[in-house]
Amino acid sequence: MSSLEEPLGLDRLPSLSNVDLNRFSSNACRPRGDDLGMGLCWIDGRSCSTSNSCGEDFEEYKRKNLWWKQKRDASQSDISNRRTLSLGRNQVLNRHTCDSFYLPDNHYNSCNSKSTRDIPHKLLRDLPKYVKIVEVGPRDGLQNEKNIVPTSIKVELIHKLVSSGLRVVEATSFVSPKWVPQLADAKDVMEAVKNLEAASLPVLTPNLKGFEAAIAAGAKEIAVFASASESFSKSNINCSIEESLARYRAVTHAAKKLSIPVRGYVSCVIGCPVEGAIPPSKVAYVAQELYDMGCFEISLGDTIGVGTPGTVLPLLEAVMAVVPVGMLAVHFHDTYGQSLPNILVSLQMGISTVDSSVAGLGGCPYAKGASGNVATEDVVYMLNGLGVKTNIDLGKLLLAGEFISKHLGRQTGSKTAIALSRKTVDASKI
Ligand SMILES: CC(C)(COP(=O)([O-])OP(=O)([O-])OC[C@H]1O[C@@H](n2cnc3c(N)ncnc32)[C@H](O)[C@@H]1OP(=O)([O-])[O-])[C@@H](O)C(=O)NCCC(=O)NCCSC(=O)C[C@@](C)(O)CC(=O)[O-]
Repeated sequence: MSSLEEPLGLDRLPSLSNVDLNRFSSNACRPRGDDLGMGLCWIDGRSCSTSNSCGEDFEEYKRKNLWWKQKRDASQSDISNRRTLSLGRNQVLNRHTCDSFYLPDNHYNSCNSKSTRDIPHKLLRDLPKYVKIVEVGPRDGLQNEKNIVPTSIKVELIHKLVSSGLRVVEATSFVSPKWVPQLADAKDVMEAVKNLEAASLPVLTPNLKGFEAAIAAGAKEIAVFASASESFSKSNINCSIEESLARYRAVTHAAKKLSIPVRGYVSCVIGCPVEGAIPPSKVAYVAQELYDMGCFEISLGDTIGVGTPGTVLPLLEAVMAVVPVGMLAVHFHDTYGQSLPNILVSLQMGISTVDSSVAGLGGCPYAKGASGNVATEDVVYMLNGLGVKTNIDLGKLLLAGEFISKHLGRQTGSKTAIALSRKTVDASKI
């Protein structure tokens, strides 16, 4: 059994006790000459303000989040404030999480727990009122499909997703067609959707060549994708982490000149198919580099879907120590069926942007065995149940999922879609 066939448990996490707070300075996890800074230190610990906990809808959310520069100063001082909080495995981790969830030893934390009557209140009180869903189906969902999906089907899928209310739909990638043949029609897809005003349609660009092609095709938002695993970086984009960051600095620099917002991905944030468990400090390092180069949002990708709430929690603590929580997104693949609990714990930590893929499509061509992203339908169903707004019409979303699943000739990967299609349960009565 490989190390990734069992969940990465708390016993394999770094101890949160006896944490040296001096290591929390912004340079604390900067690379050291001898190992690129990857692995010599753990960052455990602090969070910053949540931007999305006050009920704003997407427009308000966008206004507050997109032009990240304005937020940066305030967020930085919030980060600094939180540095002073004390930490320990059985202690409260920070103010935000203080009364929101159980700590690893299954005891209530001591902030304000009176009795078990308070549990739902405690667990759900700090959830954001609105969650932005970044639909990655047309890109992450389709990139791994062996049979080439016609451009017209991709375009229709994007239209259906946008008409369901999704305001961010990742449309395609401007990568080498030799590496990802499925997305060789990126230019044609963008030509066909570039006038869709209702949503942002970001595209992946691995280098300046991809960036220039994306802009020429009409892209108005892009994403760069680095990895926290050296091996995955090599197999995915054929360069080291540091080389990829240098490329992305060039891309973000060019994007800034054109006022093109850049999203940053970090892959393998929990585990890598080759290297096994990835320390949160490595992820925090790459996330901070992307943040420093100007990415407006950093999406943390559990590329092979091995995370559990037990590993997601320390990961978020580490990254939130260096990047404001309002600029973070989570991106879970559902290999072990852990995505929804992982998303829930992320929301409880203050995250309010979630990536997902309609019908649970997906998988990375360079991460064998990894299954698709969490299904957007399942995320929306859960968020509806929690009373968290998404402004997405679940019925229309289900139709989009049905459309692409029919085209691919396979059953949807969404449990919600399966349950509602069988009509065994009338969800509206729950
Ligand atoms: C990065 C490269 C291009 C390096 O690929 P390379 O082979 O090292 O590049 P190169 O610079 O040596 O060039 C080789 C050929 O590629 C061409 N080329 C070079 N760049 C481009 C470009 N942008 N678009 C089109 N063509 C390009 C270039 O022009 C040349 O063409 P040739 O002269 O041989 O005809 C390649 O490795 C690549 O395209 N990789 C992309 C792989 C990919 O898309 N993987 C899936 C992404 S999913 C992911 O990363 C995880 C994520 C984001 O979903 C989050 C998660 O799930 O965790």
